Parts: sequence; structure tokens; C-alpha cells
Amino acid sequence: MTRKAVEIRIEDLHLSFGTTEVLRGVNMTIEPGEFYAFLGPSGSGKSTLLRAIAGFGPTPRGRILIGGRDIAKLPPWKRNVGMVFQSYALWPHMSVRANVAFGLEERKVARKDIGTRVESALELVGLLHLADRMPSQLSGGQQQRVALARTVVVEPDVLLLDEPLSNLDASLRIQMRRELLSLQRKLGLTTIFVTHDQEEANTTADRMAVLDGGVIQQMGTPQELYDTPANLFVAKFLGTANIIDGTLQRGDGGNTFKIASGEVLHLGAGSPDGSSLVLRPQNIEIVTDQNHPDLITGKVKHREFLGSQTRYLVEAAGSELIIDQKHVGGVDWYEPGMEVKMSVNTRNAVLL
Ligand SMILES: Nc1ncnc2c1ncn2[C@@H]1O[C@H](COP(=O)(O)OP(=O)(O)OP(=O)(O)O)[C@@H](O)[C@H]1O
Repeated sequence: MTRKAVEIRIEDLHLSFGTTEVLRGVNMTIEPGEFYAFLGPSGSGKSTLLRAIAGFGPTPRGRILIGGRDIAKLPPWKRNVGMVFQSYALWPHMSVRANVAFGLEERKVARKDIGTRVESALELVGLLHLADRMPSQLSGGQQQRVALARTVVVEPDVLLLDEPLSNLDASLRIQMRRELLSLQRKLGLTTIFVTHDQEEANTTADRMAVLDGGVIQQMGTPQELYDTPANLFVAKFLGTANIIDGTLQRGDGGNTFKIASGEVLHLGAGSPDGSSLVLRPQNIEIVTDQNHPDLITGKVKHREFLGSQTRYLVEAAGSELIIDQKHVGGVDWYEPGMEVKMSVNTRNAVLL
């Protein structure tokens, strides 16, 4: 059932609904066999981009190359693209087997081959034993797998998944995302999935694109985007970000960053220009030892015990900082109202 994995390349893609431009110059290359996520807030254009690759919606301007062939103006059925919809879209009056066979019958595949291909697709998703059930007799996760089997059985060049796990409950979603990844690895198909759930993207995607306002804000591995966000939107969208505003001062002995409160932090020699320092909650630590060079002072506003760590909201540096303090047992509380010193790990900070 596997084919040679192909590259997807998108060049200067623009798409409008009426007079509203929803995709505004998208450029990207997805490598053969990659599991790629489109991530972004509601309305950012991620589904529109996925649907443009599948051939649904208004015809875009620009090029969409799948395995080097520009398919941007072709009707969906001439693109050899497999798409799984959020709603699964199974035929309710047909058995699992008939649902999976449907696409092969449409393509006039020889009857003798249909049976074997359907069985191997159902085996791949672990549902061969339920082949004669009707969709209504299946759980959400099982219906999802039928939808996947039905899509991959026709041997598409690429697999597109639109919020594939959003109809499942939380624990099933975690199990299904692992299954989905292992299925994708087995098939080796270049795959794009749309999600607004960053944990889902972080745990499965080889690389991802973060969209906002129909523009790709950044592309890279989940870790690259989290550690080195290209702008404040990406920094805030991926996880919690503390933003400290201030002024960069270049000096022979290294660079410093002067914050509104007058406190000074030391930065590396090669710091880029910028006026906002982005720090993740784990890069600021409340300390009792005051011999650290990058100390700031603040006042605890709020505290949340989360088990492995305690999250503090601290008023400091002209901002409200979120600080995750490791909890190792016993009482390690800093009380709301207390003045605390914090050590800032500027090595892992990003200046924007
Ligand atoms: N058929 C349509 N007609 C007009 N505007 C549309 C249509 N479909 C989508 N849009 C608009 O295009 C923009 C992008 O929508 P899209 O569905 O791609 O966003 P999304 O990032 O996938 O969001 P969500 O997570 O909510 O699905 C939105 O502003 C939306 O209102």
C-alpha cells in the first residue's frame, strides 16, 4: 500500500473568499515523508490552506506542486490527494468494508483486487475484525480509523488530515495521536495535519508552520519554534512566554539589557537588536541565594500548585511574570504578597 513519498511545495499562494484575502503569499516546502502540522488560532487560514491543497474552495493564485506536478488548478479528483475530515464523513448506510471499498469501486479497480486491498487497509488500522459492522456500531476512535483506512486504500500521493482528533475525548486523543503517527511512519506518506492544539502538534509533528492572518509566521521543528520564536506572536502562541521590555546596551565586556525597573540583565555578546526579552517560565527561578548576577525583585501575586511544580505569578520588571518552580516535596511556598528575588537565565532568553 506504500508509495514513494513525494515533496509538497507551495509557491506564493494567495486565496480570497470574495474580496477578503485569506491566504496572503504562502511559501513552503514539505519534505517527502514528513509529518507536518499547520498550527494557528481560529481563523488563521490553516484549514483553507489544507483545503487548497486538496482542491476544495476557491481557486488560489500561485503554485502547489506535489511531487513536482503543479496541481493548483486541477479538480480534487485529479490530484491524488487523500483527505480525512474532522467529521469522518463515513457513509452511515454502508458497512465498514463497503465504506473502505467505495473509493476503489469508483476508480474501477478490478473486483478481485478490491477485497484484498480493503482487508489490508483494515488490518493496517487494526479493524479487520469489525469489517462487517455499520459505522453507528463503532466508537469515535474506530470510526476515525475507518476514515483513515478508506483514505489510504486508494494509495494517495499525500495524506491531509483536518483536525483529525478533535472529535475524540481527551484520553483517546492521546492514544490516537500515537497510532496516527505510527501509521504514518508505516506508510511513509507525506502527511499534513491541521490542529489548533499545540500539544498535539508538538508531540507528533516533524516540523510545523504557525499561521496567523493567512501568513506563515514561522516554520521549523516544534522545539526550534518554542526555543527560538521569530516574533512575539509565535512566542506567545507556543506555550507561556514572559515578555520583559527594556533597552539593549552594547558594550565591550558583553551586552546588557536595562529593564523599566532599572535592573540590568547580562546578555551574550552576539545578541540581536530588540526591545523585548522572551523568557519561558522555567527560565526564571525564585532564589534565596542572592549572589547571582541577573537578579530581579518582585512581589508574588498568585500561586498555583500543579504537582511537579508550583506556578507563581509575580509582579516584576514592569510586567506580570509566570514562574514555574520545581516542587520536590515538603513546603516550598512563597506566599502571595511576599517580596522575592528571582534569578533570570538569560542564556536561554530570546531578544525580539
Ligand atoms: N466559505 C467561506 N467564505 C468566506 N470566508 C471564509 C470561508 N471559509 C473560511 N473563511 C474565512 O477565512 C478565514 C480562514 O478560515 P479557516 O477556516 O481557514 O481558519 P482556521 O485557521 O482553519 O480556523 P478554525 O480553527 O476555526 O477552523 C476566516 O476568517 C474565515 O472566516
